[in-house]
Amino acid sequence: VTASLDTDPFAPDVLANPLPLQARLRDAGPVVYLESHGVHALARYEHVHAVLSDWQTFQSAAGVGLANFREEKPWRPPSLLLEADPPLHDAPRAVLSRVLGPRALRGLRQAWAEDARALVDQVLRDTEFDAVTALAQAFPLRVFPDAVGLEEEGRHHLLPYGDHAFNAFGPPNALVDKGAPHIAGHAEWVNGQCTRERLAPDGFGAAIWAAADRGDVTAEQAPLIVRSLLTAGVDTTVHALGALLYAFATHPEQWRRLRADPGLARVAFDEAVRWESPVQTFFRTTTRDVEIAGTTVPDGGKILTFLGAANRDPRRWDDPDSFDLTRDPSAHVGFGMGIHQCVGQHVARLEAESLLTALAERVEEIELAGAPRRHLNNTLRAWGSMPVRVRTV
Ligand code: HEM
Ligand SMILES: CC(C)Cc1ccc(C(=O)O)cc1
Repeated sequence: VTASLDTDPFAPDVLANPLPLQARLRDAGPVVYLESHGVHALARYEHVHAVLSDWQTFQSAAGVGLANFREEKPWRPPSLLLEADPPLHDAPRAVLSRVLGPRALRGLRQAWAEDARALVDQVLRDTEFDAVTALAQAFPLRVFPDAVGLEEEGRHHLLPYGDHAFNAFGPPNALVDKGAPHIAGHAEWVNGQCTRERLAPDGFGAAIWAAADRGDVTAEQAPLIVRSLLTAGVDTTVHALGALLYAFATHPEQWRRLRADPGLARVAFDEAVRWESPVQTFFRTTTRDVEIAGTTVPDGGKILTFLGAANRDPRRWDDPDSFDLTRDPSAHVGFGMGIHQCVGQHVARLEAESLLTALAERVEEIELAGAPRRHLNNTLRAWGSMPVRVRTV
């Protein structure tokens, strides 16, 4: 018999601290029926990994949120990557893999390192500041819109647009209601920025349009592929950087380790993504009646994968709740797994490495200077503010 729980994983108190529910889900069984939304939850690493690796049985084209696109209209035209299965998914994915790949980013490394140093020098004029606004938000918003080729005017639409998109993967609750009145204005700017004429000639956006000129994708697909960058590329890195700074502000011994070996910056980012999992959950939809570990999920059933729970599963990780730079976090599912695994992860890693290296050069110690405040979102684990105090060299 399948375990079941009546807890709503998208309730505010659970979003504020999901760890107890994650432990209950992992221990209740490999598959847990959630009565609150009529979906099946997977919280153990083994099964989350297996489901995300099997795109034929667990599809994305019916949406990766609670809404089932077979039954209801999406709030916006579906993504050609996130909400598409092969073969439709293949060409857009191949284009973004190249545009956002490690080779393409080599040209940005120097500029982002210098920009991170300039930001850190400016912020460190104070010994106390809000690490969320001054660093976690400020750095991505300084480098990413320029890398995409966006206009200066209107960039304030990016964070609220993404915040609503991530809320919209959850149930139609108060968080979705909060963003609904403003989303049309944000979407108008975002959609306008995806057209060829409003993109700078030398960014990720222009490279996507160049792929359309070559016939790798169609001209109709190009703006939607640019939209993917604007939806997925800002809030995720902002909150991942928030998680990284929170991890170090609460683990002074790990900060000392990083100072002693700045080469640990990249593994520190993946360990923070594992430990906090800025993207906590998303769904798949079954394409047939399928048995998972003894439970049969009917065709068209929604499967809720708990990435955050899988990334702290004691069946997979030693001492999972500890933030530890000596472990190898590379198998974490914080960027997903399989054919949809994050195509922007190299961009995210370069942003994190740039900022963290600049901080490690100048900050001797970092600690919380007051209680951090959570920013609640149906999908994202995020800090709204994080007062810190630093001692600099
Ligand atoms: C730390 C920051 C980030 C995290 C935690 C993150 C997380 C994820 C996850 C979990 C997925 C898989 C979704 C699924 O399987 O349904 C994904 C996919 C994706 N991400 Fe990221 N992401 C991050 C940064 C970025 C950035 C910076 C970009 C763009 C520059 C980006 C673009 C995308 C796109 C386009 C997809 C869809 C890929 C596909 O379906 O083939 N992400 N991301
Ligand atoms: C964790 C994922 C749900 C993040 C994400 C959001 C949106 C898109 C898109 O293609 O619009 C892609 C990836």
